[in-house]
Amino acid sequence: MRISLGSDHRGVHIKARLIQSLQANSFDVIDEGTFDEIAVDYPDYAECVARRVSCGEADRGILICGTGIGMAITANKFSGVRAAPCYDEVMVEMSRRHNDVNILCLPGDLIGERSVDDLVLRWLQTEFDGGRHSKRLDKICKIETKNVDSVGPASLGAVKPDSQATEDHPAAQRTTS
Ligand SMILES: O=C(CO)[C@H](O)[C@H](O)[C@H](O)COP(=O)(O)O
Repeated sequence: MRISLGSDHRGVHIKARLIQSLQANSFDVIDEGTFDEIAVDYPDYAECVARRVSCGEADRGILICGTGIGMAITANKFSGVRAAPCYDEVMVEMSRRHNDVNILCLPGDLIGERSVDDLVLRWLQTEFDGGRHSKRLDKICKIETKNVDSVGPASLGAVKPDSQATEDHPAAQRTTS
């Protein structure tokens, strides 16, 4: 698996450590920078990583800044990218199982260097559940396509719930009137 990594100045040490750990686990790694503690702008690095994932040059991306938020906002501008800030085991696992997140955004200011290796390995090793979640990701894709050329009224996105209770999701009981 090929992984593109980027960080701003707040994530540079965690990135360096993570790259070593990923290489030790035989992952193919692309380091997009930054490479020192001189202050930079996170969108520049989010763009590099998101482009790689969006065009298929990398299978996954990892972005690290202070909170992970700015990286996720930027990366999600790119087609096919599903980026999310995650800071613990549950977030990391669910981001894969339910959302098929392909760019993990880590908060360098909030997590210790040691736990990062475990979080990332867990994220890389957790599969997407598929099933009912695939339909939801398809809806995200449609929104992405619909929004390319149009900024329109809210009615464009009017909610038309179509899910019914199924074996796949028995809890989703809906009554239609
Ligand atoms: O997520 C971020 C932006 O949403 C990050 O936390 C950045 O690392 C942070 O904004 C950088 O701030 P700085 O004061 O320039 O170091």
